[in-house]
Amino acid sequence: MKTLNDLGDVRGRTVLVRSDLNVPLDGTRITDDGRIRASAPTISTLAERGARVVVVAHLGRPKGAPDPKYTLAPVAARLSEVLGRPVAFATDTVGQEARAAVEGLGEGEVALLENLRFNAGETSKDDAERGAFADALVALLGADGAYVGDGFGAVHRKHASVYDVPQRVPHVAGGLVEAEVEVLKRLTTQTERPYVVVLGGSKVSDKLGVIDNLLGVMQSGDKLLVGGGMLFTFLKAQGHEVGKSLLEEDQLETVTGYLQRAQESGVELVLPVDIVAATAFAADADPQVVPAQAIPADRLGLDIGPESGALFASKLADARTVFWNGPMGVFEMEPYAGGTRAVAQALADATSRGALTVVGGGDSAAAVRALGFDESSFGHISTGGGASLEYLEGKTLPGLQALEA
Ligand SMILES: Nc1ncnc2c1ncn2[C@@H]1O[C@H](COP(=O)(O)OP(=O)(O)O)[C@@H](O)[C@H]1O
Ligand SMILES: O=C(OP(=O)(O)O)[C@H](O)COP(=O)(O)O
Repeated sequence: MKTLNDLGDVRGRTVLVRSDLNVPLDGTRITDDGRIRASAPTISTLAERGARVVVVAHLGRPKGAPDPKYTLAPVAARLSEVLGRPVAFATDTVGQEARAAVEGLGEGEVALLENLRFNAGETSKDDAERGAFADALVALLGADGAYVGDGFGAVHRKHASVYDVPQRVPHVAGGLVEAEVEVLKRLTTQTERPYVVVLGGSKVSDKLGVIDNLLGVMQSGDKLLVGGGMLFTFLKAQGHEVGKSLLEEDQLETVTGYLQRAQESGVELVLPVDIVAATAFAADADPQVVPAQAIPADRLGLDIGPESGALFASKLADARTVFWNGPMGVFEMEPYAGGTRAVAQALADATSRGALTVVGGGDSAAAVRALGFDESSFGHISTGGGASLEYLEGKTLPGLQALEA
């Protein structure tokens, strides 16, 4: 993979930087700016070298049309503070506003364009539709334009800005992608055992799919701890009542297969034994600890319980390599933060024993910081959850493939 220095002299050239600025928001307030801080060095380097820097990124999952809830405007303001230089914000992505913002850039100046996913072409499964949107992005750059792929958290997406644009212009990997890949390479090629993977979060359908391949690359004696939103599909597959918890009804058979495959391959698949269940998705909805096998029909599980936290910690006690993606519960609300805190503490303990620990994912990284853990408590905090997982699965990641070509 070529990197920033391979771009040569960028002074006066328009460089499109694909960053992952998908930060958690409370209304318009950014609750964790980790991805902005992680993206800043590449943008600064290019600006210092005199490039005209055009940053593109997504926020949330809007449906291919503008949605004020997902505007990148607050991100532009924070990016400017982090960079310590002005950031011109364009209120569209490839329209008149974007063209004007790019034309207005002098050497060493930075613009951020509006959310890529306000355009249906960005995420389209149709090659031609995605290609047309990629062409529109490339048209912003002029003849000597270049592309820097630095949005590690999105490299697993076959999206126009990730996969199609680099096929059309000179392209290199940014410093963040370079650094992330280096750590994950170490995790996969020099895996000291015991090796434990902890999965949680809310992107349940994405992550259930991951388990399939993960079981293929994990070895006998490795452990897979399952918390977060996906655990209920496992409990249900085992025949337990899960009340109103998150459930992928159509994945029950698949998950039954995972349980069986884990058993056959000797990978220990560990599920929670107790759950913090509430009457509604709210902090004050009477949270109670209930057995994992008996979640009341009128309640939903919002965290793993204290016994499960201790169980997971015990499974991590002798780990030499740990990868964790996805909070154990709805950590944003204190009554449901205990499971995530317990796992974070177990990883921190493993780090101090000399294990290689990696936390991946926008929300997982935000969670450990929100719960007061120092970044040095972990070997590496990755900006990508799904991206890291797919890398660990041994999959070809479209965004890396395009950068390597
Ligand atoms: N039991 C649960 N029910 C609903 N949401 C959950 C549950 N457990 C965790 N979550 C939510 O998962 C979200 C993070 O999931 P995800 O985006 O998959 O993680 P990451 O960004 O680290 O990859 C958090 O906002 C958290 O509130
Ligand atoms: O937040 C992200 O991924 P993650 O939650 O797996 O870390 C990335 O920005 C990708 O977003 P997406 O999962 O909506 O494509």
